[in-house]
Parts: sequence; C-alpha cells; structure tokens
Amino acid sequence: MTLSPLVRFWRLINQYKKQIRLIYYYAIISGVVNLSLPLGIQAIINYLQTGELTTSWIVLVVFVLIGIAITGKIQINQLRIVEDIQQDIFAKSAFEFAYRIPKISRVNLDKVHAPELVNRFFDILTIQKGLPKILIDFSLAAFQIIFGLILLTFYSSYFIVLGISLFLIIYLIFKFTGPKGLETSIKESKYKYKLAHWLEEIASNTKTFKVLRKGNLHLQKTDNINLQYLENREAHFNILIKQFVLFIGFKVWVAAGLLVLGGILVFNQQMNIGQFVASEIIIIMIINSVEKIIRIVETIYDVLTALDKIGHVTDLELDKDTGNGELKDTANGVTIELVDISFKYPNQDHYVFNGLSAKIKPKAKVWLKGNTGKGKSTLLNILARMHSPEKGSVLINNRPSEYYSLDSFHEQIGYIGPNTGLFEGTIEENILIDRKVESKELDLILEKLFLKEHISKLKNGIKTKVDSRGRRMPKSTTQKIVLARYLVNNPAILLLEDPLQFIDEDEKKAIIDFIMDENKPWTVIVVADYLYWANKANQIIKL
Ligand SMILES: Nc1ncnc2c1ncn2[C@@H]1O[C@H](COP(=O)(O)OP(=O)(O)OP(=O)(O)O)[C@@H](O)[C@H]1O
Repeated sequence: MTLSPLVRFWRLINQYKKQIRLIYYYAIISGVVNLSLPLGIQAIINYLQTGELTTSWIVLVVFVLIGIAITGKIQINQLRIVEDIQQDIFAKSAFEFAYRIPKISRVNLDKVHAPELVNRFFDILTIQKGLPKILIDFSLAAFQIIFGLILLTFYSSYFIVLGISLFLIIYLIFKFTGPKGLETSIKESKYKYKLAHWLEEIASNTKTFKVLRKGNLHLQKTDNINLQYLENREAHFNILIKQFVLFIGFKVWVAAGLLVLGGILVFNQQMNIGQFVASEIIIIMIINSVEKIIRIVETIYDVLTALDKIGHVTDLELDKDTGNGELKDTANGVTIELVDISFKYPNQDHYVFNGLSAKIKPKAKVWLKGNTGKGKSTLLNILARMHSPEKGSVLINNRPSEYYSLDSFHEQIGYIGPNTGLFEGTIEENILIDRKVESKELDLILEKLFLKEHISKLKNGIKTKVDSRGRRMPKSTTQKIVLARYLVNNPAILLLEDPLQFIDEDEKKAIIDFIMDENKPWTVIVVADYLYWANKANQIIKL
C-alpha cells in the first residue's frame, strides 16, 4: 500500500506532537506580542500629537522594545525545538535505513538496485531544511494573519469581510493548484534519482567508458534523462508561478481593500490618525505574512516529495519471519529434503522448478550441477530462505525450514553467492561480523584458508582496513576472507557458488579438501565448474 505524501507528513508530525504544540504556543505568543508594535506606535503617535514628552510616552517606547526582545527570545526557543526534531529525524532515519535494508525481502530487492535505493537518504536533508520553515515561519505567518485580522476588526467590522475573503482565496488557490504542484514535484524528483543512478552507473563502469571514450553513450543517456528532468521541473515551476500570480493578485486585492477601507474610515472620522497608522502597520504585517506563506509553499512541496521518496525505501516489504523454532544440536549434521518444489520468479511465466524433490543426508557434500539457467543459484537462494517456493517445501531435520526463526536459521547457514564481497571495514570486522569466536578457532580457519601468513605480514594484522568490495586487494584474498566469514562459526549448511574461482590451484585443492572433508559436520551444497569439487563430493544433484 502506498501512502499519500500528506499522510506521511501527518505521521511524521505526529511523532513530535509535544514539541510542535510548544512551537505553536510560542507562535501564538509571538503573534500577540508582535501586535504590541502597532498598538504601541498608535499610542505613541497620539502622545506625540499632544506635543509633550511624558513618562507615559517613555513607558510605551520601553513597552514596544520589550515586545521586540520577547519575540526574539521566543524565536530562539523555537529554533532549539526544531533543531532537536531535525537531529532526531536524521538519527532515526539512519537507523531505519540500516535496519531495513538487509531485511528487505529478496523479491523486492530483485526489482531494484539496492545501492541506488540509498540515494533517497539524502532527502532526509530536504525534510530537515524544510521543517523550520514549515513549523516556525509558516505557523508564525499564519498566526500573524489571524491576529492581525482580529485586531483590525476592532477598528471596523468591515475588516471582517476582508478577512474572510482572504482565507477563502488562500483555500481555493491551494485546493486547485496544490495536487498538481505535488504531482509535478514528484515527477521532477523521479528523474533526479534516475540521473543520479545513471551517474553512479558511469562511475561503476569507469573502465568501460574510459576505454570506449569515443562513443558518447554516457553523455547521450545523461542528456536524455536531463531533458526529462528539465521538462518536469519546468512543469512544476509553471505551477509555482501560477500560484505566485494568483497570490500577487490576491495581495493587491487585500492591500487595496484594507488601504481604501482605512482611508475611508479616517475621512469619515471613524478612525483617528494614530489608529490609521496602526492599522496600516497591521496591514503591512499581514501582507508580509502572506508573502512568507507563498514562499513556503515551494518548501512544502519539497518536503512532501522527499517523504514520498523515502517512503519508496521504508515501504518495501521485509522478510517474513513467522517461525520461532531453533535450529540447534547440529554437531551431527542436519538432514535436508526438497519435497515437490515449484518455483517461478514473479515477473516470469516459466517455472524454474516444477516438482523438484531430493534428499540430502547429514554431513553430505553435494555438487550441484546443471546447464546454465537451470536454476542452480535459485535453488541455493531457496535453501537460504531468500526465496520461498510457490509449492512444496524444504524440510530441515524433518521440519519445514519456515518452522525455524530466521535469526536461528541464518546462524546455521553459510551462503556465498556471486555478489558476496567485502564491505569497508577491517579484515576482522569482515570475518566476524560482530560474532564472538574463540581465537583458536579463528586461527585454524585462517590457516586452512592460507590467510594466516598473509595477515601476519600486514602492518595492522587482522585490524587492517579493506576497501569496499576489496577494491585494492587480490581477488583471491577477498575470496578467502569471505569464506572465512562463513566457516568461523561452524555452520550446519554451506551453500556455495563459485567460492574459490580466483585462488591458485594448489591452495584451491587444499581448501576444497578441508571444506569437503566427510568428517566435517556441515552439509555442503556447491555450484562450481572446477571438477575437483565433484571429485570430493559424495552426492551429485543434477538439475
Ligand atoms: N531475479 C530474477 N528474476 C527473474 N528471473 C530470474 C531471476 N534470477 C534468475 N532468473 C531466471 O531464472 C532462471 C534460473 O536462473 P539461475 O540463475 O538460478 O540459473 P543457474 O543455473 O544458476 O544459471 P547460471 O549457471 O547461468 O548461473 C533463468 O531463466 C534466469 O533467467
């Protein structure tokens, strides 16, 4: 279900009800105190007309100055509250992204390019920047208009008619241009993300575009997306201009109405000159506030659009975890049974499997073979519970794998797919991922994977930092570190796809001997072209 940006905004605001209430109280006080300026000036003029420098005059001047100082202090308080909200939104969103991204269900992740999703995080900044304007400036301007109008009605009841027409016009302008403004803003932002994604694609294929520099594909594609972006931005700008023109017309109408009315009232001696000056100041305040609201409208669109964009990430369905069983006591291995499994990808017509069955004994070492496209990777994904079969089930120790909670199940799985790599951090972090492992055990694995000597030669040993995806590291070392990650905790099931491709022959054979050792408690299901795996396997499954 996709929520409307307004609902999202409402939900966001709801989290900070208390703070926002306080901001509004301050805005109300500010709105009232601000009126001390025109009222004070009205009285000052009246005193000045008498031509005497009286104590009352001095008291009034002080009164006006205190009013100005109080509103300043109130603004500082409001800024503090909004700053706290901004910091909170940033921190909460950071955790929401970090928590959710690894848990997004595989079906949803298949549809998107996960690193690209993260670009939407930057829209948090748009929300952060927009909030003070919406919460402080908007509320202050709105209260200023309301109180100004109320005060004007004391001068003459005709001002009531003007006040009501003012609200009606603002409402109509928003009602008729608001939805279109939001729609164009969302479209504009869609192409902004498309462009950022394409630039990231160029960045991750620099070698291709460097070597084939003569072709201009990267520029052509940039140009195409740019054009679409500009087209939609122009459409959005036109709506903003339309709103602006309507607002200006409205401003002229209000100014004319208020000024003419004020003049007539003075001529008819229903108002003295002090009251006239005061009402003019109030009118200028109202007009300025209307102007402020016009300018904030653009920010409102930006914030609503940002919420919509972030929603694209936070709405993605997470892995379903209904089981609460624990997969434990695996020292003697686990049994795996595929029972009549059927599976097809959501966007495909054909079944990858239709009634696949197989039995795998505890501690089995299985070589999974099949021509390209037969579903080897898909089967490993199903076994790792990243995909769920449409029909049939996978039994682990005679229970459907969904019986086990995902946490407990994944603790017992070592899964290496084609994209499993390193993240930016130390070698230790990349291997342990926050798990506690006895140093003896870690040492043994490092030794078996021919990593121990290599690591000991590094200046910072296992604390050495590696780049994202092991950029400046030999591919063989990267593969060994990844493998170490999944061997250190003695998992019950190892699901491996080409895990040793880049490792030298001698080392590769020794590592395969270690992984495929029949005495090891783990079950191995491996997909790899290198035939030594097959030689060491005690079961072959052909798809
Ligand atoms: N995420 C996906 N969405 C849609 N179809 C997919 C997806 N992943 C794989 N497929 C399709 O499912 C079928 C099985 O793919 P899979 O990658 O599991 O086969 P494979 O035996 O591992 O192939 P290869 O040996 O080439 O890696 C193929 O037809 C493939 O195009």
